[in-house]
Amino acid sequence: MTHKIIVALDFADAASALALVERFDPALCRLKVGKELFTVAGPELVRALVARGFEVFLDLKFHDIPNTVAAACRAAAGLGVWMLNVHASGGRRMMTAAQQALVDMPQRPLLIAVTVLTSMSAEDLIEVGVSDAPADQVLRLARLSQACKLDGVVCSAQEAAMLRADLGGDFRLVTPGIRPAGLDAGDQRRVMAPAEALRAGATDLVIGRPITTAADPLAALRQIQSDIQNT
Ligand SMILES: O=C(O)c1cc(=O)[nH]c(=O)n1[C@@H]1O[C@H](COP(=O)(O)O)[C@@H](O)[C@H]1O
Repeated sequence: MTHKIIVALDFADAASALALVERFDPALCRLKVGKELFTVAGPELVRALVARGFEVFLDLKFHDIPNTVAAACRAAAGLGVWMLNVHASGGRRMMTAAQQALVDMPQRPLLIAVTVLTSMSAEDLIEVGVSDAPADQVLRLARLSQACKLDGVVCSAQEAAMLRADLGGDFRLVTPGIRPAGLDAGDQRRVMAPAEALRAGATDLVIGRPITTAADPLAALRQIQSDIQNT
């Protein structure tokens, strides 16, 4: 079965995002709208993508006091998105408030929590006061997210096998920082190749620049999917 990659639409305006989406099919991939595109194009674009039949991951990484995050999650769910996220470092009360805000919704989106950003290295963590290794901090925050009844976490694929073993089978492991062999990691620090990430236990791959900046984004998406199937 073709793996439905989540394509990160990190574009500066709606027109550029839609020009790419025109060529994609909801049967082929899911779409992620993040901070840049949402800031410029807002809920209208999200609704337009949902109306075209795409499952949309609204990646706004909410991180605020529990009441504010709960209300933001309800607002996001009202757009008809498939999945949304918060920062696990917002803590137990914040994540529980978010989960509770969504629990009774008729078409409840999946709620996941970002553990440690894939752009962060051990050195970056030390600078913000976390002396544990990235994997240990990811495990701590993933356990807390599961205890708060979230559907899964965002982590790097480098932590996927550890989390799968610790947290069991039906917890979603959403992994950005995916780089096909030979491609530039850019600002990412904890990276892995697509097929390897799925073998390690990732359930969803988030891929941006390797697809969106390719000369032919659809061909790049199909190539990654065929590499996954043939590896
Ligand atoms: O929550 C995310 O999606 C996310 C979490 C994380 O830890 N790292 C991370 O890269 N992301 C997002 O995943 C996408 C990765 O894009 P590329 O590095 O271009 O493949 C970007 O849109 C990031 O905002």
